[in-house]
Amino acid sequence: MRVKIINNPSSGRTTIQKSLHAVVGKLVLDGVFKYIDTFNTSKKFDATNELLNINDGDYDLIVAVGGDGTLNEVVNGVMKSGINTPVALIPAGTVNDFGNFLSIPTDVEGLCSMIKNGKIVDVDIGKVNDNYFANVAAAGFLTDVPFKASVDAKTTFGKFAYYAEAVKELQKQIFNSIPLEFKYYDKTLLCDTYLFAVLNTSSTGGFRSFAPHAKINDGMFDVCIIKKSDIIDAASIFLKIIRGEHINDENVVYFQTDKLSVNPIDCSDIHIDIDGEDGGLLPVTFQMMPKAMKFLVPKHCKID
Ligand SMILES: Nc1ncnc2c1ncn2[C@@H]1O[C@H](COP(=O)(O)OP(=O)(O)OP(=O)(O)O)[C@@H](O)[C@H]1O
Repeated sequence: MRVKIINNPSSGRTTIQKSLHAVVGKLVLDGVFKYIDTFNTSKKFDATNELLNINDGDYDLIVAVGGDGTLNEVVNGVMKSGINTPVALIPAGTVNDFGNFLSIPTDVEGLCSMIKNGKIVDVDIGKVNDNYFANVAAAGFLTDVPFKASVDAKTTFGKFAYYAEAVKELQKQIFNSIPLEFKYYDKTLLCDTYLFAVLNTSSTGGFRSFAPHAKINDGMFDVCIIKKSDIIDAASIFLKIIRGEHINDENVVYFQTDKLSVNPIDCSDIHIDIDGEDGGLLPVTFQMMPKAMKFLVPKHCKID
């Protein structure tokens, strides 16, 4: 197997990166990896730019080592270069929503077994304006925490860096809502919005049931809008999110669509978070790209 490894040496607490040589060494000794080309990222967009130079047939597998942000860059590289090469994710990030959703192991044995005996599945990829995402795009209450927490803080404190940033932002954002227009098919919704998320998997920010009906290969986004409500109702919604019960709440709108546009009404400078990174400002247009990429996942992963 000819392999391109894209490694973000700074993602997460850098623990998995330290075992990367063990994974690669074992796969070389087992005769699985015959040719390896490793690229270490040093800044934003490095992973995407590196993949823009490769063609179909250059490699049998792209291995992405990093968190959701690194995966996002790899997804953009693959989609923009138009290649069909499968991607294996080694989840080395702080939260790893996408890796958790695909049941990707984080230990040496599990990763070697996935690469040797795993299966390749076709997964949907979201398009947002001219870029792509694997997992989630979101805006509103605390959705900027992932990209406000510094790389150094995440490396040192892991998930606690996010909690610390969330506590800092909480007081500033607690009563903030954004008037937004959501358009899909022939429907228009006007919502005073605490937050909205457009998901390809069920998981965001470590909440595994944020979009409990999401499937990664159904050609649909799951959209969850949390509307402005009084503080007691809002707190109860956030508690329900932990159990995936928020979608039946009267202040939550939940639907599936393959196209969506989100426009701010009388407000500006609303940033959107895309796979944990700053994705620029609203307005945005979403388009689902059904089964647009191939991923290598463990045999036991419940996706076919
Ligand atoms: N060598 C590097 N040093 C610092 N930042 C880097 C480096 N290489 C890439 N980056 C940037 O790191 C960010 C992505 O980090 P990534 O998402 O992989 O890890 P994380 O933020 O710890 O994990 P998660 O997204 O799961 O919370 C991107 O903005 C990327 O461009």
